[in-house]
Amino acid sequence: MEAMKIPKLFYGLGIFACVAIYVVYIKWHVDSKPISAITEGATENRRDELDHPTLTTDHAVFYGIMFDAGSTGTRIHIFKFTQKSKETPKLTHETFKALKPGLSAYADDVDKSAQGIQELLEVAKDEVPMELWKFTPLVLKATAGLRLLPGDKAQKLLDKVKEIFQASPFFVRDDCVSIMNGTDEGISAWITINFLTGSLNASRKRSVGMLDLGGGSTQMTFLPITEITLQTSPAGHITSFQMFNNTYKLYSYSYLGLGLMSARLAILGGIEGQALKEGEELISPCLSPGFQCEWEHAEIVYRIKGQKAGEHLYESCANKVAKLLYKKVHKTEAVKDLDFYAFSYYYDCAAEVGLIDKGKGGSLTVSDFEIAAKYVCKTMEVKPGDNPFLCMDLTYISLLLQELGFPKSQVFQLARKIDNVETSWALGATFHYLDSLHRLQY
Ligand SMILES: O=c1[nH]cnc2c1ncn2[C@@H]1O[C@H](COP(=O)(O)OP(=O)(O)O)[C@@H](O)[C@H]1O
Ligand SMILES: [Ca+2]
Repeated sequence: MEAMKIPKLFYGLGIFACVAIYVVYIKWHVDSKPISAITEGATENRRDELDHPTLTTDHAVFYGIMFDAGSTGTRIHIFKFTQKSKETPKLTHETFKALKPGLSAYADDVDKSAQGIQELLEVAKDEVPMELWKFTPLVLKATAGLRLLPGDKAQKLLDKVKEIFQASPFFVRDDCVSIMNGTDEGISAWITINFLTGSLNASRKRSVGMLDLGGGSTQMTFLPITEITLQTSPAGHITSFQMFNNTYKLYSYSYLGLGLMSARLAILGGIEGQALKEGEELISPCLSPGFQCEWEHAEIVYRIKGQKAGEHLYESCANKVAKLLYKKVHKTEAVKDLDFYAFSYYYDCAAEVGLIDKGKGGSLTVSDFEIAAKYVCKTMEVKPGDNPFLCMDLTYISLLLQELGFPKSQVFQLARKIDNVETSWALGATFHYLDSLHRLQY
């Protein structure tokens, strides 16, 4: 019996080894081959369209590179996808790197912006296999920082980036560098979040809404459940678009100037792009009484100061913020029936006061923001603390959410990443771009 067992074991191991080698061989072959099939005939990378995937094997592997030129920083997202014929693509990996400050900080010295862009491009070269460089679309989309700049200054920055992109080994089209409009920014982030939560492909799973609070602008996007919302929303708030063979009618709106940093300036009484006169200072009811410092925003340094002690900080700050928001935001009750994901500064502020875990995120209500605002403002009546803006920021967030139509009991999910992928508009915008290149077959 014993003598029989050993050869059997060897025989078994032999078969196992053969199967394993075969599987590895097939996987390597399938992973590496389709992209050449996709781009068969596409020997020139300065074309307007990449060819349709003519898949000869099981699935394709391809990459997309998206630069997010935000108002406070520039970030690169390198996405790796696999796609089976006639199926929606699968995201298998994301590489992310962020640099500060944002592109708009180089408005008066455009050449200086090149270094950061080059540095991020190096990350893409490390990440994307060399043989795929010329088939990998490279795109930069700018948001509020560039929207708020005078047109000619913004254009010079975009031209510089385009020059760098065109000299790179990646696939670039004429539209590779642009300022994205706010509605598309919201829609792209909505696509990202619904793709990552699995509700884009599963028609039975309810979609989730999206809230993004950037430095210069803020977006809210959701799929209305009732026709009434579609009919009663103001012009420009409903946009129809196609993705993965479905048509969606989304409520999406971006408020330029209501991002957290722009809102700070407005609450302080300053004007975007305008420096203070000699000896002038901005006095705010949202700062600790008697506190003063210098604050830099969009390349301008402001002298800022708290009011004299006396009034309750939260009440006087909330009054000021309410005045700023008055009639600026469209309130819609439809939001209360949906689950919402919030990110960017919503996340950072909640994490800073310990409402959520800094690394893992979590959930909270509008009330949680309000209670935190009241508590922080109270402590700041006595001393400014580490972050002199915390009372202002939390009060602003709590009132902004209520102005948008959220009841105090509304629960939000706060996530920086889902399945290791950044919650940002970048993934959705990459899908959209690949779609426009006819790269996605489903
Ligand atoms: O991809 C990302 N991952 C993590 N945080 C991000 C990402 N994109 C933006 N943020 C966050 O967004 C906030 C700044 O917004 P941003 O600079 O994009 O302004 P904007 O959207 O108004 O142009 C910061 O809290 C920053 O950490
Ligand atoms: Ca942003």
